[in-house]
Amino acid sequence: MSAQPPRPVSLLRGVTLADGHAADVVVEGEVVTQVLPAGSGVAAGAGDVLDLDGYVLLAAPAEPHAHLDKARSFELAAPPLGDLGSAIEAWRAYAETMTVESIAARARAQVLQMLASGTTAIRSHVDVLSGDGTATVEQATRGARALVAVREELGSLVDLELVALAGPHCPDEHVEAVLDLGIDVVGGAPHLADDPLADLDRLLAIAGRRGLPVDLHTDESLDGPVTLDAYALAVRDWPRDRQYSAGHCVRLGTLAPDERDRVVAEVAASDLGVITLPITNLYLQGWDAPVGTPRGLTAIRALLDAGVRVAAGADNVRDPFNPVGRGDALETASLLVTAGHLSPAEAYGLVSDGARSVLGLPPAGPRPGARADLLAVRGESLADAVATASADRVVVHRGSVVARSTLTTTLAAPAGVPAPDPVPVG
Ligand SMILES: O=c1cc[nH]c(=O)[nH]1
Repeated sequence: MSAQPPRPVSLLRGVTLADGHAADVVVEGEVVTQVLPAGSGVAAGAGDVLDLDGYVLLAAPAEPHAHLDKARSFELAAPPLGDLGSAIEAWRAYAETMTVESIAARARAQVLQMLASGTTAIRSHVDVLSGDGTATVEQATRGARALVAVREELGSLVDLELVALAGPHCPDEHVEAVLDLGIDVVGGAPHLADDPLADLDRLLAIAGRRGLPVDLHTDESLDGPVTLDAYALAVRDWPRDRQYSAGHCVRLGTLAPDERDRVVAEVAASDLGVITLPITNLYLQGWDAPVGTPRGLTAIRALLDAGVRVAAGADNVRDPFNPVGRGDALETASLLVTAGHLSPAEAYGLVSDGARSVLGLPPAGPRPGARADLLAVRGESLADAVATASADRVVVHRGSVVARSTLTTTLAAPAGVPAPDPVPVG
């Protein structure tokens, strides 16, 4: 990462667009104003002109569901490999040892890695750290205080939105104390409660009182309760200037087609956004019978066919819930192609336009009138960028370059044979 301040850009020259055309893209302030045939663009302002021949220019990804308070804790927590229950147990034990500073340090490193890979907006859940319910308010708010500090520190580089993840054991007093810190969204995990519908009501009552958006971990199991339809019905008449979304929705992917379609229709009728999280749910679900078992993906195709707004995210990164991952949207997109049977363009749409829509962010990308949040990746086409995930990238946030990674490869060649051209390396 450069230590320089963000540099405004006025022209991105010679890029390949997602539709394959070569173009010059003119930026004025925070907005893309013109997309012209390559060679015809003229810089409109004093910002830098970037020559990006050999790069694909895309709408920058948005991460709709991170857990920055947990990121990079896998080796510290040393959890056993296992399912959601065992991850929660290992995380709870480790969480007791954390300080505000240690959480902020891991979160900051993770945000910067995600920004370097192209993600310019992140929604992160942050646990209300109530333990078994007996924690003090000081303990319960540690994660939130850490992420609020990181949001303040990095706010000029990346749009960071925070969700209070209130598990079933969190007393309302702790949830309210976390929200009082300036957390943006009410979250929770009703499917983990003894009475899921009562917990859903409780969380929605808090959001209703405070006039906040809602983003719930929803039905994160292969065989547990189905609450997605009740959630959709409950928010059907709620104000539309707030976003409501459901993450995971793994159970939906296991329902028989008639039942699945009934729930999907309820979701579509309420315009509830759905966030699929392939890397974590392919890890967390299916341990009982790993071969030929249903895996942890929601019913992505049925949701898209019904016109539901669907986003995809990287979720947990290197923590008890998922030991691996880079928080790179191209990694998520690639998994959606392999495990979700989407085309590379559809998959990239879920981590960019789809994610921005579910988060309620303005449209971005190389389109006149759109926010100049852009990701240039070395590659020949969108499909090439998703497949190779080259580390050679330029990231523009609100019209300024916020990260640039370059890659120099020296390839050996057999004696007497000309050296081959460098190949993109992810
Ligand atoms: O998948 C999950 C579920 C709960 N909490 C997490 O951090 N990840």
